Amino acid sequence: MANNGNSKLKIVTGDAGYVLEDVPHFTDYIPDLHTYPNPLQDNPAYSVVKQYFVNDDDTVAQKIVVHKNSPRGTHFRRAGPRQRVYFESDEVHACIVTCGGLCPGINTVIREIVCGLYNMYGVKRVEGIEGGYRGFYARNTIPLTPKIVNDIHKRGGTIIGTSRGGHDTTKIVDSIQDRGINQVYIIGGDGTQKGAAVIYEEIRRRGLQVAVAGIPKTIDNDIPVIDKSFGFDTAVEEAQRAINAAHVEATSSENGIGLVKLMGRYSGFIAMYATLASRDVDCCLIPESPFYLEGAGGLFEYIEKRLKENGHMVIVIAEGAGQDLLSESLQSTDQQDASGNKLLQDFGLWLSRRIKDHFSRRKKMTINLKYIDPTYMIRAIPSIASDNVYCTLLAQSAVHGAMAGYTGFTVGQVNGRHAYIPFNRIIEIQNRIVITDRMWARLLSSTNQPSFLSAKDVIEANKEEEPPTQLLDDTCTDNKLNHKEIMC
Ligand SMILES: Nc1ncnc2c1ncn2[C@@H]1O[C@H](COP(=O)(O)OP(=O)(O)OP(=O)(O)O)[C@@H](O)[C@H]1O
Ligand SMILES: O=P(O)(O)OC[C@H]1O[C@](O)(CO)[C@@H](O)[C@@H]1O
Ligand SMILES: [Mg+2]
Repeated sequence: MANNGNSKLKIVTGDAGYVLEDVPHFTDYIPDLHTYPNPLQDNPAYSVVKQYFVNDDDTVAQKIVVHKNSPRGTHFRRAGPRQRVYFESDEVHACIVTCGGLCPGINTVIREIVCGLYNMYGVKRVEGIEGGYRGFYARNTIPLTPKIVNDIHKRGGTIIGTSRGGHDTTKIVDSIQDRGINQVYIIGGDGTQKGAAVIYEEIRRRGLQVAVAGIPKTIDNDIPVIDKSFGFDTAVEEAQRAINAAHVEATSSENGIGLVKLMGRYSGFIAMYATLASRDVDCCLIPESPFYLEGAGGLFEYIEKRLKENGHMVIVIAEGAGQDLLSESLQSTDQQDASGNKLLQDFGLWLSRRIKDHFSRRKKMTINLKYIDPTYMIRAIPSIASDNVYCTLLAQSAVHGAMAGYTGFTVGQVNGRHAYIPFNRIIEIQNRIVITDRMWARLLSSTNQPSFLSAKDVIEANKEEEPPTQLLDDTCTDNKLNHKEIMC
């Protein structure tokens, strides 16, 4: 096997087209480090079965649908406990920071990092950085113990606070160095993981034995490579309540239309899955699939048809849908949040007005439209049971990785197995729905909505897209498509 020696990309190649996109390790830049037996070897829960420890050569395949002659393809290092670790328990000083928007399950991840460090590795010094990245240099830290975090998984939000903006790499790494912190757990979305990547680079430049581990958090499910993000199932579940309400309202009045806006800035996964789960939805609009309102094959024509057939309809939109239509008719504001993310205009409100205007004023048709915007309600709640288990595994994987000397990685589930993924793979693109994937076809056939696109448009719309990760089980797109950088 050959290592390409690049400090940013650690690519190892093997037989039959095997590629390991590896993560950095302390030994890449610090010579002669001591190692210690993993304390789990003396832990009754782990010590009896040797296989609980991950073999150093274990890797996880990114692509599992293969043909007889397919190359073995890209792999990631398998997550889990190693026989030897690079820290003595009493010398570990860990910190946890949460950045970006809320997501169900953040508190569970915090809890399980703290409990994992204490219970599996005997680590006693864990601190929370208050209020996101800027907390490293502008706020006090919060001591975290198993007792303090015991019940936090039952609450939404993050007990240590979060924020956007305020990423000052030098100040953050100075603070890490000054406080003697040697394990940094960073929970956040694509922006946060970009921030984590530069923190890792600076730590490495200074030659510090400080592990930087990212835990991907994104309600929008817009992080690539991983199967899905924690909290996603919870959000989809909660979205059902809004869709149900919209359906009840719509069916209870003449030509009732229930319009529900769900989160999803650039990726419409929540809207798509909530629609598929509900079966009461007649139309789902997402940022990835362009549509138009007027004329043959447009949304208004479809609404009219549906109202004539059923007397009511439910429309679900992702917040990032239709922004092109909005900017054609409203002045573009170009406002950004503190992290530089474009602030979107309220397409739901705009569409409600346009539908009312079209049917009431122009078509002289009675309609009763109710606009439901449960935006923050789907992300400010505690995670459901399955997400809690997922959060636990992510947190424990991060702890095992840091203790084993890995750094500069994000943990994630890839095809059902937990893996360490290099930051560059996580931050280079956003995960988006590919409308040539069979899952979008399932949605179209479940709602019966028009695709709003010709076959040629579909090919155009997707020719630069990365196939979505395994949330969509059987992608039929070509894995060699170009990556597309989507700027926030
Ligand atoms: N390119 C970048 N380099 C360094 N730091 C960044 C970068 N992009 C974003 N950050 C920092 O990461 C933090 C979170 O970013 P952001 O607000 O975009 O949320 P996010 O992590 O993408 O989560 P969400 O899923 O809510 O969008 C902020 O403190 C921001 O300053
Ligand atoms: O209002 P905030 O907290 O900036 O968050 C809103 C954004 O956060 C997200 O939920 C991503 O975390 C987007 O879907 C949404 O646009
Ligand atoms: Mg983001």
